[in-house]
Amino acid sequence: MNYQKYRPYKKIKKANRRWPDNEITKAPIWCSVDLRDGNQALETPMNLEQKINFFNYLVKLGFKEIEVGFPAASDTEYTFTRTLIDNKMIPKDVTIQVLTQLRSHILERTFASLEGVHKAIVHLYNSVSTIQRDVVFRKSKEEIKALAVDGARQAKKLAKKYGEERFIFEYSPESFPGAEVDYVVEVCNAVLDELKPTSENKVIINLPNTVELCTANVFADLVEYICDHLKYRENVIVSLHSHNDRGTGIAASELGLMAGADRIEGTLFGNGERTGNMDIVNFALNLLTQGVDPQLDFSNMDEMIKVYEESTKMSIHPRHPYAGKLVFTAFSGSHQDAINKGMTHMEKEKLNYWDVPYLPIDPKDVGRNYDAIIRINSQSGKGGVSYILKTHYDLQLPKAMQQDFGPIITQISDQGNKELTPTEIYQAFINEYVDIESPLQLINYVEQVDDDHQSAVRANFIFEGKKVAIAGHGNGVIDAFCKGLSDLVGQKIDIASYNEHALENGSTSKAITYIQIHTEQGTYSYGSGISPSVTRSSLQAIVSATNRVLKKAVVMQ
Ligand SMILES: CC(=O)SCCNC(=O)CCNC(=O)[C@H](O)C(C)(C)COP(=O)(O)OP(=O)(O)OC[C@H]1O[C@@H](n2cnc3c(N)ncnc32)[C@H](O)[C@@H]1OP(=O)(O)O
Ligand SMILES: CC(C)C(=O)C(=O)O
Repeated sequence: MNYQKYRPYKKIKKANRRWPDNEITKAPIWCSVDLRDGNQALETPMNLEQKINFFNYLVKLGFKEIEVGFPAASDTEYTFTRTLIDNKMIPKDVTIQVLTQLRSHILERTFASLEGVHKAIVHLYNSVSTIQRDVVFRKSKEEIKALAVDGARQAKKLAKKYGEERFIFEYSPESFPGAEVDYVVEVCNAVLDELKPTSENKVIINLPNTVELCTANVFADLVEYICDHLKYRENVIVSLHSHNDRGTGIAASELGLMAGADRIEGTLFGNGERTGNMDIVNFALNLLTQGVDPQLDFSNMDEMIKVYEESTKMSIHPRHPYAGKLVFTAFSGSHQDAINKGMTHMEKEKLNYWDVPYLPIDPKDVGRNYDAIIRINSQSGKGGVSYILKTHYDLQLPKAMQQDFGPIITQISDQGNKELTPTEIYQAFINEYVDIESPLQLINYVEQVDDDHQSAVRANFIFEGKKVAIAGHGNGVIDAFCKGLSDLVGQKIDIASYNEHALENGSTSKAITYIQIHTEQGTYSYGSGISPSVTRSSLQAIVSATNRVLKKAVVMQ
């Protein structure tokens, strides 16, 4: 690849940077630019109805500042702004924002669109980057500064005409990382001199990372430097507007906030020009995971995705942070094992904080459930398989049996080259272990307890098509049954482990028993039985385990 074609970003020399030690302890002022920057990047911009629906939804999510469009761009944009104002659709605590170039006719049309608004942010911008100064505007540094100052002056004049108290100004030195940082400061300060911010009427200086040119730490250096050199700093709200060209838009905004910014512009799921704007959902949920109130309600992720997809005609990637349909799912064995143990630990210890391996956030906090946390394919292990059996079917397999069953599932999935559903896993478990009736089928049994507390058991079977009976005597019903069975199959059968629990299934309660037998030939085998009677479930489990040994012996012959 022709890397010689590109030049490295020239970073500023900065001493004593403070931002690396700062922490984000509260949510910034958020501003959604979905209806402007997001909208201008769509193949088909939203129509009036879509914009109204999206606006109402942003209000519902808790946004207090919403850039609603570029009113001078088109009739739809102008009419939308007028519709919001004329129909009193803007809640008292919400401020709309509109973007405008610094050209007379565009400024005039922008203010006309805002007539009668109770409060609006008028967002002025012009590019200050060297390439745009030279190629797009063909103006010198002084001329570009004059363009910004003249535009601000005209905007101020128009604000007077439409009611000064109704307007807040925002100025963006667009593409500022592509300009000399001292020049950026110079232009911003000249605009501030013109707009004269006060404590009652602060001005927003928005620092747009219009195209990401550098790493997020270098961007943070720029933000800290500018914050340190802005005039009227106490009356200036420093805002960031990051794009995602290098894939680090969120990091740039986070570090920029640590470097002194107060406000963040972005869009839901990062829609916007090229690789998109900074994703506000992602940023806000990053805050949530640090115990910081994001001040936005993103608790219904699926509803948010629906509104987003309907409005933008785009879809959410399955791996999109916090939102994708696979982000809370583990297929791989060691992840499943850790999640399973973590979830059990949280429940058992009744922890009041979230601490589950591989899950930085509780899926329930964004309206998802635990159903898809663990999905099973050939990369999965016993932990995941037993999690599925436990959560979907209330089966609590003993550890050694999990070990026995895990490879069976891996083999089925691997051979079929597919994911297995909970039903398929359950069916595989039943087929492999539960109430196995071939070659031995238990018909019935009776138990008698002697005066010396010893049990005598008689049982009838069908074995290889014939009725057979057994009788055994021992220390309890299981011991007696095993003795009788040992005589029938011609080898000694002992119980190696025994587990049992109730199964709640609708109104009928049954017991499941998991038994591991040990034969005198050294074979270990698991079997299970399900029955309303605990004793019957145990005997069926022994028969199941024995049948598995007998079947394998037949196969091996
Ligand atoms: C980084 C961003 O996202 S900025 C926002 C971008 N969004 C949009 O552009 C969407 C809305 N825009 C539009 O609908 C149109 O561009 C309009 C209505 C604003 C202007 O349309 P037109 O005048 O027909 O065309 P166009 O945008 O190409 O105008 C470019 C001219 O404006 C100048 N210009 C560009 N930005 C600015 C600015 N912020 N302030 C003053 N002049 C500007 C250019 O230098 C160029 O001047 P020239 O004609 O002398 O060469
Ligand atoms: C107008 C500015 C804020 C912008 O959209 C950008 O620079 O990306």
